[in-house]
Amino acid sequence: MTAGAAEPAPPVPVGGAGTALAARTRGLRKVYRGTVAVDGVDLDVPEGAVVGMLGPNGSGKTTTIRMLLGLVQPTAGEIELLGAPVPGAIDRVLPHVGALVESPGFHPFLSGRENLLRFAAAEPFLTGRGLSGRALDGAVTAALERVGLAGAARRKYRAYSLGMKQRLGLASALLVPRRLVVLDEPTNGLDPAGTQEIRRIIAELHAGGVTVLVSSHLLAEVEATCTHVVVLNEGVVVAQGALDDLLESGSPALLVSTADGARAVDVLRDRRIPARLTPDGVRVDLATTPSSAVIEVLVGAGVGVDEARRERTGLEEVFARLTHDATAGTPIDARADARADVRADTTPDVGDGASDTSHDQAGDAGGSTRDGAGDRTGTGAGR
Ligand SMILES: Nc1ncnc2c1ncn2[C@@H]1O[C@H](COP(=O)(O)OP(=O)(O)OP(=O)(O)O)[C@@H](O)[C@H]1O
Repeated sequence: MTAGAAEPAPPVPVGGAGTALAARTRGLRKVYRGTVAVDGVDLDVPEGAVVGMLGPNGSGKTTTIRMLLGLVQPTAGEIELLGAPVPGAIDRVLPHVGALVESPGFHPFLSGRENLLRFAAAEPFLTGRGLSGRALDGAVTAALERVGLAGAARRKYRAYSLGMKQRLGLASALLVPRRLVVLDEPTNGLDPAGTQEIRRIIAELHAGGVTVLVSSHLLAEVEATCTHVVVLNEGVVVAQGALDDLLESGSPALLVSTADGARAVDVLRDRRIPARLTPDGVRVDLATTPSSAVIEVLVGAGVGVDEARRERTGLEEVFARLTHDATAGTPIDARADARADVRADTTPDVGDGASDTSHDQAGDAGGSTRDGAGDRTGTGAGR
């Protein structure tokens, strides 16, 4: 597999220099005939970040992603992609956005290569430069190699496994250089090697300055690949921000390295600060005392402190806390007010459902195949 196209990134289409967010939503809401799928989502996807979108089944990840891409019409709210309003400027923005989403797009009786050639022929980045058929073929070959599908390129799409379909969708998303790549559960149907490849491709995109928004159920993958996370629960953002901040916010404990651990514990306990000796150092409970006060107490008592750092919690634990009890803890970018209102509004919005575009309805049909054929495709001008 190759490292991918070495083409320069396309020019900034919209929004101009200094746009700090590759995607931004405010008050984004979607109601499907009485079901509140997404409720007041304020999403910030920083440029150049790899943002993992997490949430239990039915928490609104796919609906949010589909609204970002202009595939589902929001009931309310604002969306900006690459600094431009969506859906208003969607035609200008989409060529710079690669996406892997559920949507029927590939022809079952054409091969993977032929399908990709159809997509390539509709990419303004390729056709706008007057590239020859041979050059289009080269772009397709590179994309197929990049996702590990070169060996099966001439097989009919209908004979592809779910994982191969997934790879072809990814190839179409990466046919040309993108500024933003949106991947909805890209490891769905992939074996462990395929999952590793997705990890590598995301790392490559990140190294190239591309912003990536990826939804996933695989917390270990998100922890390994993402710089930022957004956690959805019942259609509401319950945490959003840098991954490191989220992991540190998950545990109200300080780990203190000191040569005199036993004495440190005694000093802290004398001050009614819960502390215990562990193999990693002295673990101090910060539930009632800020870390600065802990250090002050220790230093004041003459205990030498070599290092003090917030204990990190695994993403799995943080995720469970945020999504099982959405009112517990203090998530970064806390939205306790919004969480309290989750599902409070069960009244369908005026025009709900009926206001959806035909594209939306097509997407809904695609959604029903989630566990079936798994037809997915990349976006770009080829849609
Ligand atoms: N086309 C639709 N018509 C009616 N309800 C829908 C439609 N699409 C999604 N929903 C509902 O909206 C809610 C959010 O669904 P969504 O698919 O966005 O969640 P998700 O977080 O992507 O779930 P999963 O992890 O299972 O993929 C769910 O209650 C779902 O049943």
